[in-house]
Amino acid sequence: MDGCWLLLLGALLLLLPPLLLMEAFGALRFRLKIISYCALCVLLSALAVPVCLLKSGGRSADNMSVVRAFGRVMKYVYGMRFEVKGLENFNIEGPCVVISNHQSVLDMMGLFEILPDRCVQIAKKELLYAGPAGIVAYLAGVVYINRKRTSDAKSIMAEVAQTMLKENLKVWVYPEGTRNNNGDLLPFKKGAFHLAIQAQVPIIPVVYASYHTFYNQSRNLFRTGKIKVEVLPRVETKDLMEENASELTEKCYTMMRETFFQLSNKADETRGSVLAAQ
Ligand SMILES: CCCCC/C=C\C/C=C\CCCCCCCC(=O)SCCNC(=O)CCNC(=O)[C@H](O)C(C)(C)COP(=O)(O)OP(=O)(O)OC[C@H]1O[C@@H](n2cnc3c(N)ncnc32)[C@H](O)[C@@H]1OP(=O)(O)O
Ligand SMILES: CCCCCCCC/C=C\CCCCCCCC(=O)OC[C@@H](O)COP(=O)(O)O
Repeated sequence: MDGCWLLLLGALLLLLPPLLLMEAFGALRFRLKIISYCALCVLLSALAVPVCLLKSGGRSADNMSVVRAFGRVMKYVYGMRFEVKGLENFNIEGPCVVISNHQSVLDMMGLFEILPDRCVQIAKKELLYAGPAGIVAYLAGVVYINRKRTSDAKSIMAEVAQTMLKENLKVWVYPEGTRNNNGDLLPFKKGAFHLAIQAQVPIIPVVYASYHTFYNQSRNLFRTGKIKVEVLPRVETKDLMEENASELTEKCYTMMRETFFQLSNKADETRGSVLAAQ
């Protein structure tokens, strides 16, 4: 019997190094893929910078169509396919605030897949220093905010409310305020909703299904995959006032969260349901 245990222990000890190697290899492969993705973003940005400068001579929301064209290359390299519903909801005259969930750096592919014309994003100021990617985003009209200084962010957003009306812009905000790949939406920050109320423009919610079947940082998973996207009907803000911002935030959050669970084939866990089979 002792011999059997010794054999088993020996086998386990023999198996352990290859298993650890496979795990380490998986982590390494995942990291290399993310690094290559960021490097491709930087390379495409470097190529797009001179095109933007030739097109508009400087910073202009018209350059976003150049960034979108270059950015669409990425989905072919990483084998991402999109199934989009409700694209007609973008067909509105004049400015609006687009809000969407934010899962990872891969969102750039989903953004460029459906980005309407003259639509600029609100981004954290740190991205300005991401080399050519920061420069090209600046040239395309991306608005940088300091998330750590609420009062500065608020005054920049107030300026954006004026500019979007003057220059007929759509503004894309990630109301979760950070990347989140936990299979749910984070509570929404209120900036996007104040912005829409201040400018008295509609909100267009966009929901991307969970990436969990093909992308998961904690499992070192980054494969090809299909992403379901839904552009929801506009939410009007006409006649709403600053004191309605929380209510509006809640309304959009509930609507987007329900759509997120539907698109991801998941049940709402807060209602005590279980994950539906994929
Ligand atoms: C060529 C190939 C290219 C390849 C790729 C290369 C380049 C890419 C090029 C282009 C694409 C760029 C894409 C960039 C994506 C970037 C994604 C991000 O960076 S996400 C992170 C940054 N974005 C955000 O944070 C937006 C969401 N956050 C908010 O809206 C926040 O509200 C805030 C304005 C930042 C403030 O933050 P805070 O934590 O303080 O938020 P609260 O919501 O809790 O608000 C506190 C308090 O203030 C009131 N409030 C908020 N905003 C306003 C306002 N505008 N006016 C008045 N009052 C406001 C709010 O109501 C709260 O008060 P109360 O609790 O009393 O209600
Ligand atoms: C010449 C110097 C070159 C420096 C190169 C730096 C490396 C650049 C790395 C990546 C460039 C690609 C940037 C693509 C834009 C990604 C948008 C994004 O997903 O940002 C995350 C942000 O929303 C939220 O950040 P947090 O989740 O709060 O954290």
